[in-house]
Amino acid sequence: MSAQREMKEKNPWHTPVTIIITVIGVIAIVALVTVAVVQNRPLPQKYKYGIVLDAGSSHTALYIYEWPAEKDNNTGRVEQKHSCKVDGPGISSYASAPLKAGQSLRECMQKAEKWVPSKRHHETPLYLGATAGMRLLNMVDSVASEDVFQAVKEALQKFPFSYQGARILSGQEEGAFGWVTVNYLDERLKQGLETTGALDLGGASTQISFVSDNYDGSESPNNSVNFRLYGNDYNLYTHSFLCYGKDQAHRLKLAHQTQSGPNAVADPCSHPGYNATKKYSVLYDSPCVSDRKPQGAPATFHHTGTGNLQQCQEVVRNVFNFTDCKYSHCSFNGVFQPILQGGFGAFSAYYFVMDFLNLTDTTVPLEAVKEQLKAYCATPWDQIVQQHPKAKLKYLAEYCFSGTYILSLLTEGYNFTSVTYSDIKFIEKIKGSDAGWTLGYMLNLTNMIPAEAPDFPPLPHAGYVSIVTIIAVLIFILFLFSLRPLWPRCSKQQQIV
Ligand SMILES: Nc1ccn([C@@H]2O[C@H](COP(=O)(O)OP(=O)(O)O)[C@@H](O)[C@H]2O)c(=O)n1
Ligand SMILES: [Ca+2]
Repeated sequence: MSAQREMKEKNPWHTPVTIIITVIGVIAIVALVTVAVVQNRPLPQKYKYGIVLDAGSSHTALYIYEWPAEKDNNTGRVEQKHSCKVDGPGISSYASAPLKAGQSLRECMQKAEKWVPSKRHHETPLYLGATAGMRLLNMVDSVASEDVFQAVKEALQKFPFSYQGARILSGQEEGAFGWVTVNYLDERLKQGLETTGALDLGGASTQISFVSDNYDGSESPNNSVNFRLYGNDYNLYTHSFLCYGKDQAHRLKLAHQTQSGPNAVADPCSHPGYNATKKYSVLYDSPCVSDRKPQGAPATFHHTGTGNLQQCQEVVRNVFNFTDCKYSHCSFNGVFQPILQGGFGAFSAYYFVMDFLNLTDTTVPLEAVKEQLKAYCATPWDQIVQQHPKAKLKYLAEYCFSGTYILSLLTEGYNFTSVTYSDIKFIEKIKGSDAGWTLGYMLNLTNMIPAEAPDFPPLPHAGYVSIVTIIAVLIFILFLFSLRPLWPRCSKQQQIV
């Protein structure tokens, strides 16, 4: 007992010096690890926002995007957080009452004020981009187009966001930014994967954009857009067909049909039993068709339906010109198009129409799709109205045409075949964000897609903290070893026991 007590008393680890050193060592390790953890802890998640208004020909929609505040330059994912559909028609429809164009945006803008946290308001960029509706208005009446923009600008500047301007996008921009959106959301750009083409069908124009290996941009430089994104170069083919959105294409078709007999149109693209009286002044009130108005046409014409897909396809074919092509390959109207390559995402009206018709599944053979559409077109109008009591008659009357037009545009216009038809996917959203040009437009204007691949931290946070801890413990053990001069006494005493 006494020997044990003596040993305990003489144990060098129990001397005040070693106890103090040990305590200091432990405190140092705790301090080191705490500093490492606190210094490198991810900040509480804060977000930044951006707002884009898509002023389309048929309507305006507002999109709010959100991304983590500390990562806006490279790794943070930008996502659509909210969207708001503006009531009423597109801003180009307010040519004779421009102030109403501004007023129409108010409701969605007030919602945006609530959705974006108020302390972020002043730094949230706000963009408005107008597409084919304003392109057409600008062509026929540039003063009216300016007045609409002035009214829209004044209305938007009343809100506390950072207003960045309202302008008409070129068709090239519209096509290219749609492609950026689709490939950004699919994370194909960041990972350097093969990209997906983008097919956008609007009311007044339609866009096709894709990367093709055998296209270097030299054959038709106007259709070429070059991007360097995340360290990869992309040579994108893009084309926008003005007047080939589904609403203007419908006018082109009707205008063509009224050429032969101006009093009545028996339309194979309308359902049997459909019957309406339409005004010539309304039909020809667009630069897409205004030069075709028949001389001495009456004020109105009777529009009736016969519901025959095959004849509808023939009428629809007439809106395309396949005769002149001065390039190696063309789509239609003498426009160059390289050979199709890869998958395609088809969005906006492509999706809305095909979804309504239950035809979004492209694994269904094209012939079967046509059979289904044939049956739909042949369905009597009163039955169609009965089956869709809530749908607007104006839209309901056009789905047979729209479906036929989409198939014709894809197969005869762009040269998709019954084999490559399944390369197309009809999509509305990707991971919760709408497919469309708005996200790509904002990513571009805020420089949110870097040209070079971002530098990632070599270790994730948890790995970093673990390594710091292990090294600290090792240093401490080494330190204890450095106190070895004290050890032999201890071991000798243990041997004595
Ligand atoms: N729920 C919806 C929304 C839009 N749409 C159609 O989708 C098209 C959208 O075109 P848009 O207003 O973006 O026109 P652009 O300026 O892009 O040519 C219009 O033809 C609308 O009628 C639809 O069919 N169903
Ligand atoms: Ca559009």
